[in-house]
Amino acid sequence: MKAWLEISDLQKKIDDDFQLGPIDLRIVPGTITALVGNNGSGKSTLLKLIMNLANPDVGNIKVFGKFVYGQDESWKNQISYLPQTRIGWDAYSGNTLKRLIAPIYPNWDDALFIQIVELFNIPLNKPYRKLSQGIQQKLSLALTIPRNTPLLLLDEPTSFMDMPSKKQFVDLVVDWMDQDERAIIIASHQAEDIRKLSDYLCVIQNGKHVGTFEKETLTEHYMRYWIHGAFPEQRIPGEVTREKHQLISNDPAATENFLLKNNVTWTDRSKLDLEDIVSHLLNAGKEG
Ligand SMILES: Nc1ncnc2c1ncn2[C@@H]1O[C@H](COP(=O)(O)OP(=O)(O)OP(=O)(O)O)[C@@H](O)[C@H]1O
Repeated sequence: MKAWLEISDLQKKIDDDFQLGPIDLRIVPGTITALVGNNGSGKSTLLKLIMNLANPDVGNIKVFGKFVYGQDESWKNQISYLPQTRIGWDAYSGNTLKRLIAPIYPNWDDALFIQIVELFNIPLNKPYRKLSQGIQQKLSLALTIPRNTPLLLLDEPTSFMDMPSKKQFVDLVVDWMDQDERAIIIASHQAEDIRKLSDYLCVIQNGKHVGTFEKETLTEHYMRYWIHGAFPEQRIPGEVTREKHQLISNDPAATENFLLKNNVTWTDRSKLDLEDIVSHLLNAGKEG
């Protein structure tokens, strides 16, 4: 399938102590990709590079077939970006911001804007700076999602929201994805966003791209075993970690085959939560 966004060999050094990439990533229609990583791993930097708000040292980014740093900036009509902080919005009310933003986007959906405002009970007459951080995020979403661009980049959109609002956000995004051919990249630390929304996880550890994984494949492949008796001394195929009587494997078929051959039994086994899987991937990224 043709990719809407193609990132190849992307690298960016910041100061002397941070190196992002190399990153290769393809975003195809109909998918949600979660950028997952530790604080300072480079998720926001990657989104800024896609938006041509920072320059890479090496590598290429193409949005709808166009290099983002080229003369032709028409790709910007096809992509909406919700940054972590809004610069220049402080003095303006939601009403004013909407009047400024809506005309720029030919597919602006005013009914959706009103729906989000009512859903989150957002006051539209107060200056942005006077809103709480959670309400600022809600207004920012209300001014971003209705742009109805095919590609949507969200940088930590719900970090300050209360629990019920986070759930409403998930439903909102699911509905929005259902309505047309669209794709989202979302940088998030929220387990719920990642578990419920993502099709793919692009995992970054301190700037290093650990890998991009299909969520379903990850949840199918990680298994925890409670081993009966002693562990064999050698590494078990698929072994990720071992601790007391627990073994975590990312290749259950190979693990079970080995255990059976070596007369090692297990009393129980269970799939891992996505949060635990991400922790293991990030730990592996640290060591690798
Ligand atoms: N404006 C800036 N000036 C200098 N260094 C920066 C700037 N923005 C980011 N960095 C550095 O770039 C690296 C990656 O930061 P980035 O904000 O992309 O990480 P992140 O994964 O989005 O983090 P978080 O999860 O905490 O939001 C960090 O080492 C950070 O210190």
